[in-house]
Amino acid sequence: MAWAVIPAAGAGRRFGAALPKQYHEVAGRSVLEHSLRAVLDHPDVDGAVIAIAADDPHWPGWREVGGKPVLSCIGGGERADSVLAGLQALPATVDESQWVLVHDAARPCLHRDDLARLLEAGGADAVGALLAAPVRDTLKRAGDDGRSVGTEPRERLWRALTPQLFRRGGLTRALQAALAAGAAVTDEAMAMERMGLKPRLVEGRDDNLKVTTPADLALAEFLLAGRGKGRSTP
Ligand SMILES: Nc1ccn([C@@H]2O[C@H](COP(=O)(O)OP(=O)(O)OP(=O)(O)O)[C@@H](O)[C@H]2O)c(=O)n1
Ligand SMILES: C[C@](O)(CO)[C@H](O)COP(=O)(O)O
Repeated sequence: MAWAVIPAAGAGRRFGAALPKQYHEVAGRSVLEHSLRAVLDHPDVDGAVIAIAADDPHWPGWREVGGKPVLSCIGGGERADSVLAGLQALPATVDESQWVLVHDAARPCLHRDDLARLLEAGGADAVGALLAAPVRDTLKRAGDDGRSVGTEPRERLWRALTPQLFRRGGLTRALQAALAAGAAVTDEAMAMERMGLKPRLVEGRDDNLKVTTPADLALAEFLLAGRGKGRSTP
C-alpha cells in the first residue's frame, strides 16, 4: 500500500498565465484533479498529501477525493522543498518503510497501466523506481548563437517522468541531505542517486506529459478527452 505526495506549489512561470497551470481546466477537471485522481484511482493508493503554495487562493480545500483522504501542506521555494514538506505531512501511520508515490500535479495524463506497472516493479525493488521514457529523438547541443554545435549520444538516455516510488524514510533522508548540501535535485531519483543508490527505470508512456506551456494544455485536453471526459484515466 502507498500514499501519494503531489507537488502542486509551483508558480508556472513558463506557462505564463495568471492562473497557475495546475488549476487550468482540461476535459472537465483541473490539471491538478486529473493528476490526483490518476494516482488515487489505484486500489493500492490510500490517500494523498498535496503541497500547495502559501495562501494559494485557488486550492479547493479537498478533504477527500474518490473516497480517499486528501491532506494539504505548504510547499517550498523549489520542487524538492515541496516534496519534502509533503513527506513530512504524511500521517504518522505511514511509517518509514512504507512506499510513497511522488507525482507532479502538472502530469494529468498518467495512464493507469503505467501506475500499475510502477507499483508492481517498484514495490519489489529494494531501492524504488520511477516511470521514464527512452529518448527516441536525436539530441543536439545548442551554441550561444542558437545553432547546433553537435549531437549528443542518446544511447541509454531516458526522460524521467512521474510518479516516482520510494520508501518514506529513505526518500526523506535523501532529500534532506541534498537540500542541506545545496544540491539542485530536480526529481526524487536524483536525490537517491546522490546517496549512491540506483532506482529502477520503469518504461512509461510518452503521453505522460508535464504541462509546462500552453501548448501542453491543448495536448492534455486532447488526450484526456479521448479517454472519456471528466473521468479518471480509463
Ligand atoms: N516550488 C515548487 C515548484 C514546483 N512544484 C511542482 O512541481 C511540479 C513540476 O514542476 P514545474 O513543471 O517546473 O512547475 P512550475 O515550477 O510551476 O513551472 P515553472 O518552472 O515554469 O515555474 C509541478 O506540479 C509544480 O506545481 C512545487 O510543488 N513546488
Ligand atoms: C520531476 C520531473 O517532472 C521529472 O522529469 C521534472 O524534473 C520536473 O522538473 P521541473 O523543472 O520542476 O518541471
